[in-house]
Amino acid sequence: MESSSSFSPSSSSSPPLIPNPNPNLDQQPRLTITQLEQLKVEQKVAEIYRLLNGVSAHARSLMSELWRDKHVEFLTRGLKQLGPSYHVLDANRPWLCYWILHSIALLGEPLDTELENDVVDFLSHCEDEDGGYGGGPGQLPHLATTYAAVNTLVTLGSENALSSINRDNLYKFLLRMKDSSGAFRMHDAGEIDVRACYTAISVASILNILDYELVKDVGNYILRCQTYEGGIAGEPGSEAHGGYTFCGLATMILINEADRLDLSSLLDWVAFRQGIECGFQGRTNKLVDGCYSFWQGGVLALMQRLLPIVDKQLTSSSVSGESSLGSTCNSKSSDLSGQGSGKLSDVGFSFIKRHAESPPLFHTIALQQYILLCSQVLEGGFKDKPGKYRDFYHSCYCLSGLSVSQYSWSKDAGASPLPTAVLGPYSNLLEPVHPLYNVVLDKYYISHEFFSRS
Ligand SMILES: CC(C)=CCC/C(C)=C/CC/C(C)=C/COP(=O)(O)OP(=O)(O)O
Ligand SMILES: [Zn+2]
Repeated sequence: MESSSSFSPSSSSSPPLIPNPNPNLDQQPRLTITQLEQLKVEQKVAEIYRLLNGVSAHARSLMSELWRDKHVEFLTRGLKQLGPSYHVLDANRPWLCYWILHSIALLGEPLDTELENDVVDFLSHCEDEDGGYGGGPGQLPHLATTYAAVNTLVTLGSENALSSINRDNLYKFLLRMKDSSGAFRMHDAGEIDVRACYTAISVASILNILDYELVKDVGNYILRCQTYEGGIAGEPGSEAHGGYTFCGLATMILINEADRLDLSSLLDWVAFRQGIECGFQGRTNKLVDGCYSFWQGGVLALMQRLLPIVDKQLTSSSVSGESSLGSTCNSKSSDLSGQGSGKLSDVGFSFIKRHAESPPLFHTIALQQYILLCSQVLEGGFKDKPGKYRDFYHSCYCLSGLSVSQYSWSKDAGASPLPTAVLGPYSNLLEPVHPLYNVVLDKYYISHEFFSRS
């Protein structure tokens, strides 16, 4: 197992623990403005590396502390400031609610009942009378803000929050967003992409309204988005990207068709996205960014439970010399519904009950190091990388990625990890998430119970 005093993906016993990411900084040829900007960021990261290599293990452990109180303060202030701006024209507010409230839930911080009721009330004003949620009261319903609103209400988890969702209308909205190709549109007459497929299927699954009419042919669309690199693009013919790879893989799992993807090339692609800086990049030849800690780290957490399917794919292609990918039939060992019955609404629940079949598929301590030392802002909040400003989006996805990496050694989802799996003091440990929906696991179980009743 990794040691929490090890700071390099390829660490050995003695210093320097981390190689200089760019030893030739002084000998660069003439650079463009963009390259100069990138260089400045890389120099900052290199500075942190130099700093880390020069300090004791004890000092490193202090530097790796999660500044919980500061984060809670930053997030709660943000949530309260949303209040007066509820009347301002802005299409992002359900997202802000989700990013902030999910972060607070990950930190294990309870929410004041008055604030919670304000959020439920606000989101019910965003709910369209024909189903789905818009970015604000009176705005067109949109799949992205519908996903954000539903995940927010699941995260709140009260009877008031969960019963505020009109599932019949939401189902009609989802059917209206379904295109004849099988994929989904983000909104009426809107763009079709893998995000739309994921947000529609995730919402339907968590609310227990997923059926074959919603699922029909969506897998065919996602298969067309897997690229020659192995990752998944936003639409057919585009470049593989971590955000879309998460959306595409999670969708395929939720519809019980993950075995149709080329999982070993997907695994190869995502494993190589963890850079020498210890964080993940979103796509080949781009800079690392804290938010990919979840998009790419989440993919690898999902893959830990899919390894038997990878083995099966590799065995069948080496035995027959032909690939069995792309078929629609799910044999028993690839069935994720847990019953061999292919019952769609069970997949999210039974998937998380599966054992992780291997140790983590990425360097979890290195990722925690990037998040805590390069993305964490000591005054509260998280950012993409040194040199950038904090924001709620990066706070949400850095904390989600931190949680995923802390629990990646746990065979059973949510089981307390050993101290060696957690970088810094054990009090850094966050709440575990359900990686298919990115909601806190306990909140998921409450909503699963609630929506299974009806
Ligand atoms: C559920 C949901 C709505 C998911 C969204 C998933 C997601 C993050 C998609 C990524 C979109 C994208 C191509 C960003 C590239 O930005 P960039 O070029 O600024 O960044 P890069 O250089 O890191 O690629
Ligand atoms: Zn980012």
